[in-house]
Amino acid sequence: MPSPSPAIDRAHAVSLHRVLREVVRGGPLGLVEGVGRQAQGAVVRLELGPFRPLLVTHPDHVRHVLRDAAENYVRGAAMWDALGRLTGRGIAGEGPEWLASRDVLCKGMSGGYLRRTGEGIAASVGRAVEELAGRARERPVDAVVEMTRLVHRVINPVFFGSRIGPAQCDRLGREVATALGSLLWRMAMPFVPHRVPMPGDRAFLRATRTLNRTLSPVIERARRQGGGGPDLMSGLLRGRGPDGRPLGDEHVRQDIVALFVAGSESSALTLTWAWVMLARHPDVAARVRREADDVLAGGPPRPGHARQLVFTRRVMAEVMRLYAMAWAVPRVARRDDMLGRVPVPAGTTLVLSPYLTHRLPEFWPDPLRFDPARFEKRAVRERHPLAYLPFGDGLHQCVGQAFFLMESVLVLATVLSRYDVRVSCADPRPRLAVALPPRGRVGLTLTPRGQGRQNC
Ligand code: HEM
Repeated sequence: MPSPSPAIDRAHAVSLHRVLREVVRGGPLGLVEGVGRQAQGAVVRLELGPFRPLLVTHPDHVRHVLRDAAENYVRGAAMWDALGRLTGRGIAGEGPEWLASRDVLCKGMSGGYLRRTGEGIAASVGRAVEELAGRARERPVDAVVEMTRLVHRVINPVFFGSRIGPAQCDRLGREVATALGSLLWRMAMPFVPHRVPMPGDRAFLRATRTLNRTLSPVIERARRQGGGGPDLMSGLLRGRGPDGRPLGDEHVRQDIVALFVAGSESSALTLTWAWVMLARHPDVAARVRREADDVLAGGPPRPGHARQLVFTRRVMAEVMRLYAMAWAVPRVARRDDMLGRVPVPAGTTLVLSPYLTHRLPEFWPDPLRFDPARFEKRAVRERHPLAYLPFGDGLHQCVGQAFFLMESVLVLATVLSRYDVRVSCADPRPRLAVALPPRGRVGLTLTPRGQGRQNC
């Protein structure tokens, strides 16, 4: 492994005073961006009272944490502890229980699976786009709401084998979002014991109760019916735990919730940002549309199209560079270690930030410029492999990556091949939450080609 350059070989400390000043000035995202800009890849120690996490952004350090010494850096940081109350200790955890889930889900989302079920996924995209167009024709609809609905239509057969209806899937998504949102305080103040009440606790309990009440009968029914089928719930019902026995209903339920947490909001928000970016770069949008016309040739989306939509894939890659939804990926060090020459004592929380890594000028010249050419083959080959990690890397790398890429390029191509799209955006900056939603409402209007006023 090449050793990190000397400039990043020492830790910068950021005081609580500065943290508060930057939050007041630019909000939480302003703080993250300001700290990242100043550190330029060096490790940063955030002095947050009793909590002193290290912010890790340089690709060499990222490689050390996620690949070379991955067994030393585990989930268990505050965010995971809080999240664990919602998503359990299966796929969102560590150790043998995690591995049992990961085996099932990796098989369930493998290239082979996508080839076998691709026709169904592409058909879901086609139907979801028509449903969207029906609603977005007369007046602008809220892009985040509509992209969430669209994502639910596509994941429902993949997660549940359509055992639940579209409305129920939307309801589940809403409850997951409520539960997740109400954990924010606990995530931000990990040192507060669970017995001390905090804002969000009640909403969290209500949402998890509803989730359990909705999912449990679906799982029980699926188990009684034999759990056949290529969907992820069936896969989990066929899965075996570390003791060789079938995964229990609670494990399956929490994994399904974890899939929603991991795959729903991130996908919907990334698609929303794609529309914002296309509207701001009409030349790029025109090229995506030309490619869609060539590849889809006026017909419905097919799974093979995803591979042929080469430029559209680059556009999505660039959207995910600038808007890396997993903006913070925390880990805890099990044993003492070194990051370059920075000591990492056992028990230290490390926060990796794909959002900041993707903005380091050393690897991304003029980092704020939107430029899909950054993902041409040669540019990718010449770049540090860990300079780009929207889906993480190493043992916990996203299992839904190939699925999302297929889904998202088919969505862009299907919409642009059929409709003129108009995007309005009150405030196009992201806001720091569990993911990165837009601050202002993003409006979306779709009219059949040639009949509307488009800006992408
Ligand atoms: C834009 C879309 C997505 C983004 C940006 C994203 C990002 C990520 C990242 C960064 C991780 C690594 C977390 C870590 O290292 O701790 C991850 C893990 C995961 N993702 Fe995704 N993801 C996306 C979509 C999806 C979808 C659609 C699914 C499901 C079909 C999914 C399922 C998962 C699962 C189950 C894990 C945990 C893997 C493990 O711990 O072994 N993701 N994702």
